Amino acid sequence: MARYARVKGSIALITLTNPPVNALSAAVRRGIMESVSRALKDEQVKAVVFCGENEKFCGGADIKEFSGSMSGPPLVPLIHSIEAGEKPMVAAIEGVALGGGLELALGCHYRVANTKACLGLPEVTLGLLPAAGGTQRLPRLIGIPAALELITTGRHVSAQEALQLGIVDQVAQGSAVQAAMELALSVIGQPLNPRRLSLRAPVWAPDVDGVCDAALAQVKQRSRGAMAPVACVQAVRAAAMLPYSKGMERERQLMDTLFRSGQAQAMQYAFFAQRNAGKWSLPNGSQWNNTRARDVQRAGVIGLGTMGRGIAVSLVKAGISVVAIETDAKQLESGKKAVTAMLQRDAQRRGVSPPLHLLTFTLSFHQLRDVDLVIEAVFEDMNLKKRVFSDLCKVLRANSLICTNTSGLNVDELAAVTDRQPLVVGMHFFAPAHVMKLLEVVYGARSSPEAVATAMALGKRIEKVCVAVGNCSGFVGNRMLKLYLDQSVYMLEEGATPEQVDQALEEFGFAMGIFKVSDLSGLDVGWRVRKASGLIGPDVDPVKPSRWRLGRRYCPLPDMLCQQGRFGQKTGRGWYLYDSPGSKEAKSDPEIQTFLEDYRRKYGIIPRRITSQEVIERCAFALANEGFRILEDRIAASPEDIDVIYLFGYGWPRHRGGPMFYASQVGLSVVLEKLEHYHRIHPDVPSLEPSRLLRRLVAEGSPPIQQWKSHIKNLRSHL
Ligand SMILES: CCC/C=C/C(=O)SCCNC(=O)CCNC(=O)[C@H](O)C(C)(C)COP(=O)([O-])OP(=O)([O-])OC[C@H]1O[C@@H](n2cnc3c(N)ncnc32)[C@H](O)[C@@H]1OP(=O)([O-])[O-]
Repeated sequence: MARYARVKGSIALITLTNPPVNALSAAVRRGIMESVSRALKDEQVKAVVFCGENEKFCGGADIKEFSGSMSGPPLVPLIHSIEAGEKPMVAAIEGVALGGGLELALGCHYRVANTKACLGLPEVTLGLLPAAGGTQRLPRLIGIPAALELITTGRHVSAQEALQLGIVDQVAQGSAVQAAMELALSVIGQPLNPRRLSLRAPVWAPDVDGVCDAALAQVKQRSRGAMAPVACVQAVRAAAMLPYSKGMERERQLMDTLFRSGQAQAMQYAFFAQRNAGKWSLPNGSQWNNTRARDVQRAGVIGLGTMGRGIAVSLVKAGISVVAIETDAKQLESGKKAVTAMLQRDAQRRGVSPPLHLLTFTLSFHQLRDVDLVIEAVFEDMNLKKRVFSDLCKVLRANSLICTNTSGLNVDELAAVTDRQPLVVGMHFFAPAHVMKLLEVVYGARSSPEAVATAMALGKRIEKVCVAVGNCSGFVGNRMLKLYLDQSVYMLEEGATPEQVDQALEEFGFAMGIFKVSDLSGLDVGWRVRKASGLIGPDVDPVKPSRWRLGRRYCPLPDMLCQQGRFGQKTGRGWYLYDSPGSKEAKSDPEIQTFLEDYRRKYGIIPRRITSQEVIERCAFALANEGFRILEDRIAASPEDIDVIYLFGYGWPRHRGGPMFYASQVGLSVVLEKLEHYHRIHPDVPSLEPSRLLRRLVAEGSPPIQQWKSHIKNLRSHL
C-alpha cells in the first residue's frame, strides 16, 4: 500500500496508495516502512520524496482501525526512522495532509505543498491528540501559540497560510511532487540535523506558562466537558517545558487516556455518522446510489423573513441563481438590503467580490417560470402555505420541484394542493440558515426518489449536512425537542429553576441550556404553535390554567410567561432578564423565582430538590426514547441519522455522540430502568413510557448501536 519507484536517477519516490484519502492503515504503514528501508539501503538513492496517490497526500491515521485491535508497525517509531534517515526526506503535499499525514510530513526534513493543499491536525475533533509526535514537533517548528491554536481547534490551513506559519518550506503553483523532487535534488549533501525537528528547542516565546494557561481557560470555556482539547494543551505545554523524549512520553500517556475514553468513541462515531447520513435510503428501497439527482441552476425563494434570507444567501454562495419573492414592497426592500449585506460581508471576509449578479428580487411570481426548484419560506401557517403552493403551480414549469421550509407541518397535506405531489419535499433549514449546518430533507408519502435525491444533492452543494427523514409532526428534530422541552418545564413546576436546569445541561456539554436557547429563539414561536394546535383556547382558565390537556400533563408556565409579554431576548425578558431588548447576556431574574414560587403555591405543589443527574436523565432519556419511536415509525433510517440531527441542529455536545449514542453508551438496560422509574412517578407523561423498540433491544441483549439497524429490521415485523 505504498509504491516504490526510483525517479530522476537518484530519488526514491514513495507513494501512499490507500484511496480515497490514503489513510495510514496497517498495510500503508508497513509499505512505508519497507520502502524507507529500501531507499536507505539503495546506494543509488540520494534523497526520498513522499507523496499520495490521486493528488491526496494523506488523511491521517485510519480511523476505522481505532475500534479494533491495532496491528502493523506503529506510527511513532516509523516517523522517527524517517526523521533519523541519513538521506533528505521531502514531503510533497497535494490535497490533504491531516492528522498522522501531517505528522508524517513533520518527520520529513522538508515540506512542499501545492496551492490547493490543506493541512491540519484535526485529531481533537475525534477526541484525540496528534500523538505521532505532532504535539512535540509542531511547536518546535512554528512556536507554542500558533501550535496551540492549530492543535486545540483542529483547524485546516491553506498552503499559503502554512507557508506563512512556517509549516511548509515552499508552495508550488503546479505539481508538488515535481517541486519536491527538485528541492530534494538541490539539498543532497546538506546537513540534516538542523532539519530534524525533534532536535530543536521549541521556538522561544515570552511567558509560555501564561500562554498555556490562557489556552486552557479558552478550551474549557469553548468545549465544556470535552477532554481532548485540555489534553492537547497539556501536551503542547510539555513540548515547551520538557526535553523531546519526555514530551513524547507525556504525549503517549495523554493519548492512552483519551483513546480509552468514551469521548473519543463518541466523536469517532459522530465522524462516520455524519458521512453515513449522506447515504440516504427510503423505505421503498430507493437510495443515494441508485437515484439520480437533477441539476439545479436556478432556484426561487418565497418569503424573505429570517429563514428566506439565510436560504437565499446559502444558494447564491454556491453559485445558484436565485429569484427572491416577497408580497410586500417594503418587506422586499428590507429583505434585499439584508441579503445583499450578508453576501457583501461574506465576500469581504473571503477577499472575493459578492455574487450579487445571481440575485433577482421581485414581487412577481411570474419571474419563477424558469426556475428548477422553489423553496417556500413563508410564515408557519398551513393555510398560507397551501395558498402559496397552489399559486406556484400556476406559474412554475411542470417539472419544477416545490420544497417547503416548514419546521414541522404536514408535507403530504401541502403536496396534496399541488399538481405535482412526487415533486414536493420538505427542506427544513435551521436558523440562521446561512450558518447552521443541518438540513432535514423530508420525504412525503408520494415524494419521488428523484426529488429527494435532488434536495439532498442541493443541500450538499450548499455545504449542509443533510439527513433524509420521513413526514410526521416536527419530523425528527422538533418532534424530539418537544419532549425535551416538556421535561424541562415540568422540572420547573417540581422545584427547579431555569438556572439549575441550564447549568446541568451546560455541564453535560451543551453550549447553552434549554431555557437560554428558548429565550434566544423567542418564546412566542412555541406559543403560536400551541394556539394553532388547540392546546390554548378561550376555554382555558386565565387565572389558574389547567395542567391537564388533551389527556395528558400540560405545563402552562411558558404560556403564562408569554401573556406577560416575556418573549425572550427580543423583549429583554423571558426565562432570564436582559439589559435591553435584543441584548444577549442572560441574567437571573428574581421575578421569575417569585413567579415560580407563586405558581407552585397556587397548584399546591411542594417543591423538591432536583439534582443535575435527574435533569440529564429526564432530558436525555426522553429524547432517546422518542428517537426509538421515530425508528419504529421509520421516520429516520438509522440511529446515526437522529444523532447527526442533534449534533448539527440542536447543539448536542459532540463528545457525547448524540442522544442515541449516549443511550447506548450509558447502557440500554439502564435507560429502560430509568424511564420506567420516571414513568412510574409521572404516569400522566406518556412520553416517559419506554418505547417498544427500547424494550425489544434490551430483550435482545442490548446490541451495539452499529447493529441496531439490522435488529430494527428484524424486530419491526414483531412490533
Ligand atoms: C498515533 C495516531 C495519531 C494520529 C491520529 C490521526 O491521524 S486521526 C485522523 C486525523 N485525520 C482526520 O481527522 C481527517 C478525517 N477526514 C476528513 O476530514 C475528510 O475525510 C477529508 C478532508 C480528508 C476528505 O473530505 P471529503 O469530503 O473529500 O471526503 P469524506 O469526508 O466524505 O471522506 C471520504 C471517505 O474517506 C473516509 N475517510 C476519510 N478520512 C479517513 C480516515 N482518516 N480514516 C479512515 N477513513 C477516512 C470517509 O469515512 C469516507 O468514507 P466513505 O463514506 O466514502 O466510505
